[in-house]
Amino acid sequence: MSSAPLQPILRPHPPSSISSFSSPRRTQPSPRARPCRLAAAREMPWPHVLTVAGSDSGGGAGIQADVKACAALGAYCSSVITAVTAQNTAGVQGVHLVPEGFIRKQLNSVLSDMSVDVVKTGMLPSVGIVQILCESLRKFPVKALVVDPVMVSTSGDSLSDPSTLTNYRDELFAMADIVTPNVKEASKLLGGVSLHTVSDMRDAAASIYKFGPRYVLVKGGDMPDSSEAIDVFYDGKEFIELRGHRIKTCNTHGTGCTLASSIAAELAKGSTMLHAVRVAKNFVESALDHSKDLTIGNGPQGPFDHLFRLKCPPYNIGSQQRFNQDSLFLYVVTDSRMNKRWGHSIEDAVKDAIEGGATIVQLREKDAESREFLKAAKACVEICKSSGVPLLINDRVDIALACNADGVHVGQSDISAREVRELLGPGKIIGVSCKTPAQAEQAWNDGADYIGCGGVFPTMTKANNPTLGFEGLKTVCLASKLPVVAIGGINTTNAGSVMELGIPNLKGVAVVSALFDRECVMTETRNLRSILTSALCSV
Ligand SMILES: Nc1ncnc2c1ncn2[C@@H]1O[C@H](COP(=O)(O)OP(=O)(O)OP(=O)(O)O)[C@@H](O)[C@H]1O
Ligand SMILES: Cc1ncc(CO)c(N)n1
Ligand SMILES: [Mg+2]
Repeated sequence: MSSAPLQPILRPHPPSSISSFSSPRRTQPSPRARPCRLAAAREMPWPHVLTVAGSDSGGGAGIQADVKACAALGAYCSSVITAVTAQNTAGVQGVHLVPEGFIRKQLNSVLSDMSVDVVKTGMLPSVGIVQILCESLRKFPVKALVVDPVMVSTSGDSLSDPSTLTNYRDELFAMADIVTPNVKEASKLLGGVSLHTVSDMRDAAASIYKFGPRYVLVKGGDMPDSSEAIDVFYDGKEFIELRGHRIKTCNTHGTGCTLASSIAAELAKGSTMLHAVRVAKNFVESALDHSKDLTIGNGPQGPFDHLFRLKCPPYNIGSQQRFNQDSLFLYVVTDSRMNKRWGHSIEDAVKDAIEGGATIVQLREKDAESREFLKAAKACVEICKSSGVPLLINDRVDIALACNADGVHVGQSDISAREVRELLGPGKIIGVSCKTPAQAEQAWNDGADYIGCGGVFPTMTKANNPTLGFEGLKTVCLASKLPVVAIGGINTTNAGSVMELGIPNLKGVAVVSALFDRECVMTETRNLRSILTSALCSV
């Protein structure tokens, strides 16, 4: 092992909304500067979470859950292991603490070398470990600290010494950006008060807030049976009840660890706290729903599939990342008639649109022969893959499967999103055109990833398409649990006004003729992209 002196590092952070909750003491640049062979490459803002937690031999909770959750949400995850548990779906059979000196060593190894954005804590089983962590955080400040005060496993086994309670409250909570107790942990932290209702959860959140964290999330996964899983978020002023579907499943082992590390991953990517919590909760809900019928182990509480991979048919493996809503920002839809009019091939049109800044491409070829369409689709898959831009196919699930596209977009008269999901598997992107709140609800229930809503303005591209206007768009967005892309008559003169509506789940605009019924697709796309970016900045 090398014993070279540790070099200090100075790391510029990417601009991010995270500063809205970071404290001055943690935003101070750490007094580190490092020599680096690949300085330019290392400046890339890879989101990085360090988890300080225990290992779960069953693989469902602890460090293992944290690493999988971060991987699923697109953050790098390093790990400092505080304890090794012998654990399975029946409970905890043993706990072996890692010596405190060695925990200090692990913390030093990671924090002195790597650019960690967010530290997430799980099992901190002794007073000494809490103190060592606090010392390390003072020495190596990070952008945010997420504390999941793990004390008891769902099986009822103790995962920390009761004497840590005071340290948690007095030392760690004061440094935390968010603490995420479940109801049992909240009760312990508050001297054993009983929590039975959402109103009790609010009171608990307010009391825990007084220990010093910037935000508190009291998790209601263990609350008595109801159709909803309700968590209470508190920022010191306002309580927000985060309500999700309660998934009927025994596979909930590790939900708490997953939620906290997902929050950490989103913060590392630059989210504000409330947004990070919402994304994390949605992620847990989808993963539980996807893993309802998984059987791993024989005990009462099983793990779930963070990466949505275990049930994938072979043709899906290795093909697709989970859907990133930001890709809806500039959604381009091809049209072969327009391409013909200007003498463009589909491939060239797609290439130019991507060059101009398109963030997702849909091939909508109404009159192409299937064989010709498949050939063009295969070429476009390669073009899109090399630029990291997802490629969707309109209507044609067969073409999407044959060319291994990233997904399919369907209309109200095409086969349903539920059937498309069955055919494509969980890893692909599915979009549905919706004009009403009821259609948006159906798309959500059918397992779609986003909806397209329009026509926002009158359009010649789609005959007999009723115009919804801004009011209709807002109504559908408000009702939709899915992200929305606006479509219909959108061009460089009106796209800004659509984004300036500032509707939170309206993620972008979809355009056809404004780009493809033009001589220079690249220039038009570039113009549109800069208009959208300015509009977004002005909201
Ligand atoms: N059956 C369920 N369906 C949907 N969401 C759930 C379900 N169970 C828990 N959740 C959600 O999972 C998140 C974690 O909460 P939970 O109360 O389960 O944490 P926890 O008890 O610390 O978990 P664990 O200790 O098992 O890791 C919360 O957002 C909660 O609402
Ligand atoms: C190691 C570990 N950390 C956290 C939890 C809580 O789910 C658990 N069961 N095991
Ligand atoms: Mg927990």
